[in-house]
Amino acid sequence: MTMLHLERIGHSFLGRTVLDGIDLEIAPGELVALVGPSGSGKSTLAHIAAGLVEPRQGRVTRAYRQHAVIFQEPRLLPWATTADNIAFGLKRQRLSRTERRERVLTVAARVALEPADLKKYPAQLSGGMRQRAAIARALVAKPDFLFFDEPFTALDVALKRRMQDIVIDTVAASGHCGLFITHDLSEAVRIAHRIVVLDGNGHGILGSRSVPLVPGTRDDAMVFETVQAMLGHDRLFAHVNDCDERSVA
Ligand SMILES: Nc1ncnc2c1ncn2[C@@H]1O[C@H](COP(=O)(O)OP(=O)(O)OP(=O)(O)O)[C@@H](O)[C@H]1O
Repeated sequence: MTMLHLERIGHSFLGRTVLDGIDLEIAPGELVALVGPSGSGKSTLAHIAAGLVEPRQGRVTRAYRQHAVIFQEPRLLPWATTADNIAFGLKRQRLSRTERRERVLTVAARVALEPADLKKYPAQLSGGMRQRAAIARALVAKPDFLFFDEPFTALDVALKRRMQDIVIDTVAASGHCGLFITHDLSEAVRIAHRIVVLDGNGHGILGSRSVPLVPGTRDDAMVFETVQAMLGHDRLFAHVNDCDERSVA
């Protein structure tokens, strides 16, 4: 069974091909990390998969019930409290005020936000707390598929790890699926079941590698050695750290 199926996806911007002939399947319970050179179209592919962008070619088939997208910027409403921002994820659900409050409190605890934080406005939160609030807003509606578009790029190393642990706990351990865009191979090795590599010249997916062990059981030494082996000996990863010079000012 496939929860997300991308078939022959193609896309271009202003006549320039960004994606061509992309095929990707994500199985139940699978968290897939998508890596590739800067400007290779990772975000565009995630946005197409999530229905935010209509592809020029190809077909997207979704077998899951509901998805949520977590972006690099938390995108919280500045005039609403943290609790109201999280509850925004429930706007399409008919719930009593009590149910709504309980759902917000439960999901806030999962991302380690204190009840006192819920009364604060986004400007009163740290960058990490804002990103946790954004994750809580995504999780509160109980999606069974999560899209992550480089969500932790702007965070410092310690905070990034905490966020990755939340992803592992909430996605991998709960049996849901996800597509996680990142340009950080260590992050991909730490959290994903499988890493898919996108070509930098619009030639589709170069290949994929299953990551040994289960997310949440990999220690730092294993992550480090796996990344070194990928970058040093596996040609699939030869260009993942390249940069598209057209996107550099
Ligand atoms: N709305 C848009 N209009 C025109 N060009 C765009 C648009 N969105 C993306 N592009 C271009 O498409 C290419 C792929 O962009 P995309 O953001 O998908 O790549 P990416 O792999 O996620 O990059 P990065 O790792 O740097 O975030 C880039 O050259 C980018 O400039």
